[in-house]
Amino acid sequence: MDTTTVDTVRLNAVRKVYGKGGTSVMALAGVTLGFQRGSFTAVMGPSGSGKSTFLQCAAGLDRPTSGTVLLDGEDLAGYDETALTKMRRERIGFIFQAFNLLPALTVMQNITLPLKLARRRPNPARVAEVIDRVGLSERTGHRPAELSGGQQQRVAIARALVTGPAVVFADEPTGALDTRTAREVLHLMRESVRTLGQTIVMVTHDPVAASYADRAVFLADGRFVGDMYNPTAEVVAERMTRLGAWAGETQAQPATGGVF
Ligand SMILES: Nc1ncnc2c1ncn2[C@@H]1O[C@H](COP(=O)(O)OP(=O)(O)OP(=O)(O)O)[C@@H](O)[C@H]1O
Repeated sequence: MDTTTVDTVRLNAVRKVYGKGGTSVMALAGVTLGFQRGSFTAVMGPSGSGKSTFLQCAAGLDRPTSGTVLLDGEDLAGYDETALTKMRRERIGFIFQAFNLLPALTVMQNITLPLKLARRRPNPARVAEVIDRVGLSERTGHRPAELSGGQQQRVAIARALVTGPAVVFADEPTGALDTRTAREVLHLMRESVRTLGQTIVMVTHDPVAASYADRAVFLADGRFVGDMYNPTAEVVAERMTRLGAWAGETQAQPATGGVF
């Protein structure tokens, strides 16, 4: 298949209903969205709009109630659980808010773990390049507890990139970091898109984080309600405000005046 013309990730009319009967919740109400190779997309929306559910379905961690999810043009519905696990290990990278590193393993062992799980022999040059790219060459023997939060997230980024995945899904990757460290992490993600052609889909609440992406897509009540290219923090914040994202919140208002 000619993958240059196919979205790396595509959702067609994806619905996800949790539960049954009167207590059921429609978390996604028919989302159709595509993500091109080498693009960096921020997925945004108010709390409860379906962002996490979207990510779970797009990454093959959960199955839609109806609709299709395609990775490089291949329908994930055709995969059984074993094939899905294999697909995630080999073709998807994950970055989480809480880093999710294994505390007993060194930086090097954490970074190369996905290769081990996929039974792939690490390519030393590729591993060294990824470690160098995230600025951790001096720290490969350390354990996560000996690193700062920003350094731990950089380990997680290297771990996500090391297999050369089709797509990296990031879930609030800067949620646990201070402003300056968050900026460094976002810059690193941006660079991996620019220099490696990595495709990244990032769920975030933060308009400043979204401003590092090429495109912001907005969800509300489980629906795709619009997108914007080359988003700025101000315009994203305004859009989020119109979607009612910060209604009732006292401290989560983004400080868009202090854009990095
Ligand atoms: N496992 C589940 N069982 C039942 N309902 C669920 C489940 N997971 C999510 N939901 C519901 O689905 C809707 C969408 O939730 P989701 O977590 O995807 O939203 P979100 O945009 O990621 O929210 P937040 O920004 O607060 O993390 C919400 O109404 C939520 O309560």
